[in-house]
Amino acid sequence: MASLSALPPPSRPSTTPPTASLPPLPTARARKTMQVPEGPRSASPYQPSKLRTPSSPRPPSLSRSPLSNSSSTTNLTTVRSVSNGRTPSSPDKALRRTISIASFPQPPKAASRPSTAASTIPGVQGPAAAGGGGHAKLRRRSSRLSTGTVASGNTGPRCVPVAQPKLVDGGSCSTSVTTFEDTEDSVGAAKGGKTKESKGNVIVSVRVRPDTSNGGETPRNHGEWSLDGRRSLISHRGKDGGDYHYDNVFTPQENNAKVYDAAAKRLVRRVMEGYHGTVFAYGMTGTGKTFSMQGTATSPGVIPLAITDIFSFIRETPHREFLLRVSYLEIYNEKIHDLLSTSVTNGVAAPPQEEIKLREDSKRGVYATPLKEEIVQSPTQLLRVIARGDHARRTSSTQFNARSSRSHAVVQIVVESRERVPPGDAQDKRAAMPPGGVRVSTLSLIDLAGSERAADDKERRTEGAHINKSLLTLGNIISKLSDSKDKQGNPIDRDGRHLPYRDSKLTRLLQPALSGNSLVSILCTVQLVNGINAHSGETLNTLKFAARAKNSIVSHAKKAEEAYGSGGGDAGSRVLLERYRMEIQALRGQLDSQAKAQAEKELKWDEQQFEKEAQARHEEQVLEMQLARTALKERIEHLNRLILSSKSTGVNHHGNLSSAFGRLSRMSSTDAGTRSLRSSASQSTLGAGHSIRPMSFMSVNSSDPSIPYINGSFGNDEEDDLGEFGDGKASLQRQVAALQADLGDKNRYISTLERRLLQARRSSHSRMSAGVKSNASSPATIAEHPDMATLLREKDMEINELRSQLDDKDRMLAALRSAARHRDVAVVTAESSIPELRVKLDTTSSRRSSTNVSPPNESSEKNPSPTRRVASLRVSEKDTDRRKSVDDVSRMLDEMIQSRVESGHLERNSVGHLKHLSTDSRRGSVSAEVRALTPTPSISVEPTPGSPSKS
Ligand SMILES: Nc1ncnc2c1ncn2[C@@H]1O[C@H](COP(=O)(O)OP(=O)(O)OP(=O)(O)O)[C@@H](O)[C@H]1O
Repeated sequence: MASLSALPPPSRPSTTPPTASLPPLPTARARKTMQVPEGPRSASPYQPSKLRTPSSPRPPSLSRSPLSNSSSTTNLTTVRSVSNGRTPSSPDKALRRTISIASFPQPPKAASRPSTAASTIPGVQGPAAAGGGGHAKLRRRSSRLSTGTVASGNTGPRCVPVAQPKLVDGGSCSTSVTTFEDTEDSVGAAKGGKTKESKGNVIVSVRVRPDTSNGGETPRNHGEWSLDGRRSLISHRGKDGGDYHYDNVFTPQENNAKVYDAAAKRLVRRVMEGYHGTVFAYGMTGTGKTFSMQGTATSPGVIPLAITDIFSFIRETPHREFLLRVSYLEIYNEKIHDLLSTSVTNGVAAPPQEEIKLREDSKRGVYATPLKEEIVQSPTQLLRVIARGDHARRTSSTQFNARSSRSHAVVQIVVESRERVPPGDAQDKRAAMPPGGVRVSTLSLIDLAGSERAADDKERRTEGAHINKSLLTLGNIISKLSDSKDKQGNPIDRDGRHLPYRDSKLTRLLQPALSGNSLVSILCTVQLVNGINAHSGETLNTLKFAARAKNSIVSHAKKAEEAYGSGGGDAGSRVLLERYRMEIQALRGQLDSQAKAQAEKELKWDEQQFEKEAQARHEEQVLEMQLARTALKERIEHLNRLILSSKSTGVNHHGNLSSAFGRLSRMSSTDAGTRSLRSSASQSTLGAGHSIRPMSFMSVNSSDPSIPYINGSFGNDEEDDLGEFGDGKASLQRQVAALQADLGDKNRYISTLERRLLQARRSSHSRMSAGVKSNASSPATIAEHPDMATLLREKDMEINELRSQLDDKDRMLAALRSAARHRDVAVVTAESSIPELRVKLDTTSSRRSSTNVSPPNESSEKNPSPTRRVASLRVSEKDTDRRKSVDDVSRMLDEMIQSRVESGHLERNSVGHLKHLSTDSRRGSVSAEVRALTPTPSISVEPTPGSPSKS
């Protein structure tokens, strides 16, 4: 294999097909422009003066001659204009008419071929030649002559057949005859007076490239060569001279569009209809094969024009759907390389990853594998893919071509098509399956490497040897081709031998085309140079090859069968259109089921969300109920406690009052009439909606028989409550304990309320966020929930009130403690002064008994005994202590109330009652409480003798 690094970089423009935008379909005007560099037609010696211009009307006599190619091209030129949308009226119709099968360059009728004798005279364009009658005779004759010659396989000078028709079955004429199985066309052809055989499946054309040796000017004559493009005739007057007739002979003045129209256009169309087709360029190096196949940016060749037509056909065929895939390979030194898989860096192709092998199966025939195939959807995309392959193709400088193709390059475009379901017919588009199967056809566009003489360079020599060998094999096979097949259906030569397709990769790959399964168009390129030189021999060889191909290749091309399902038909599982359709169906099904599943999921999710919300609401409600229950329980407990507290502190089990203010009560109860008693300022504050009210405010009527009043005390328990010293210390302690318990209750209740508030806030927050999530445009706010807002406000107020009550309690507690302390001090002081008092009393009594003796009763009445006096003194001392204690408490309470009044919490009205500044109805109870606490005239405290009474 050649060293790739040694290959020169691309230098010629023709090797780079247009990749930018799709070349527009050539029009008549455009073609004229493109012909300018090729010189005027009239200037050519090979252009007979009577050749009509493309615009001139064609003589009817010429309409069926081989020269009808040019008229066909003219028509096609018009078609391109139409397809470009320049003809407003029924373009489709016009297009279909003009590019119908009749417009395809027809092979010369056997009867219309000019006589060899006439055409061998160079430059002579006699009536016989023009008329075609003589030509027909020649063809017949030649065919007869050629039969033995071709069979001999001799490619030497003796084998100089003109384009001979081949005799088949009893002498009927068969050139590269057509056996199209196209009834439409057959009918059309019959109408046009053409026989079925007149339609060629094999087109052989020869293109003469301009001679650039004399400064680019086309010489007026080619010496021993004469050229008649109109009659598709090349004549050589040399030793091995003769006339060579082909389906088309393109003069140097004819451009690529003309070549395409005449040699390939119809074939491409037939491929789109379902036939296999092969176009290949054959010729000596540097004669214009690549130029013809690829063209240039200004003059696109067969490949880009075919691509244009492929997509035009797709556009014009709305009742079918198409899928195109393309592959590009080269045969270099008898090895196959995938040009689409080869990456090129800095002009150097990377070494091939995997060797491509040729395989054969009954359905696909011969094919290369593994070969990359790219699916293309537009002409531009297809051109780009091919340009990429061109870039990877091996080229090198040779003696005759600065950038010679050193490999055979094969572009394969696989066309899959099937009937499209009319949109209206399908009830359910997804379920609708097109009526027919998929038809798969292949268009092979082959640019062969040029045959050449031995080169000096070793590498070129190796390449040349491979190239020449494969071309020789191709020539041999073509020369041996016959219509015969063995029992297995394999083609055999006329001697019954198998054809040596396997002798080269090229012939193996071309086997389906050469053995009659494909439409074939062979474009042979030559360069006519004056004088006997190397070119002449090569040119003659090329012309002979073309002549043999014309005579030998018999095509029975049939429309490819339609494949049904992914496993049947021609390409079997390779039918992508079918596979894709099935895949699309499967994916649609998946999509549907997924959409369903998604919808179900969403529904479930919604339900779950709803359930969750309901659950949350339920939990909230349960919590609220629990809180309410707790609050109620606490209230009940509290009430119970208060009742117990009243029993223990104010009322004994006999119903007597005792407790914290028992002392006060006792002192009050010493007076007749109704006395107001103040117990602890316990209040029931349970529940948000519960009004604060004094719970332990009682009026105790001392005359109530149910309250036994004995010796100024409340019942027997009183003494117990008064403690060890009967001084009320224990009672105060119990009061303190009760207040502390009350305080604890309150604290618990506050914490419960706070907890509840917190939960309420949390739940409202979560509801808000849920509202925001579900409806971002109108987020829920607390303001939108007046109940919640009101509840929150109430809770806040309640908490504030409870706090203020707590403050009050604290103060009361402090006052009571302080009172207890004072009382203790007073008791201690009183007790310490009693012995002195006793001494005093004793002294006085002894003094009295010695100086003044009175009658016993009276004296005992008027002057009680010292013991009695001491006893009464003790009682009065006790009373004094108690009064002092009560005074202390009253004083403390006064101070407390005063401080609250000063701090603005309370207001004293005209009658001396106090009330909270708040007008809230619930504060009324507080006001009442305060009133109860205030030493007003309603609370009559027995003034201590000698001390000012409190008001
Ligand atoms: N009909 C033509 N009109 C103008 N220039 C042409 C024509 N044919 C060929 N040429 C020019 O001749 C040169 C060689 O042509 P090309 O490379 O196509 O030859 P080839 O047959 O492909 O050679 P090889 O077999 O070595 O690859 C190119 O520069 C090309 O532009």
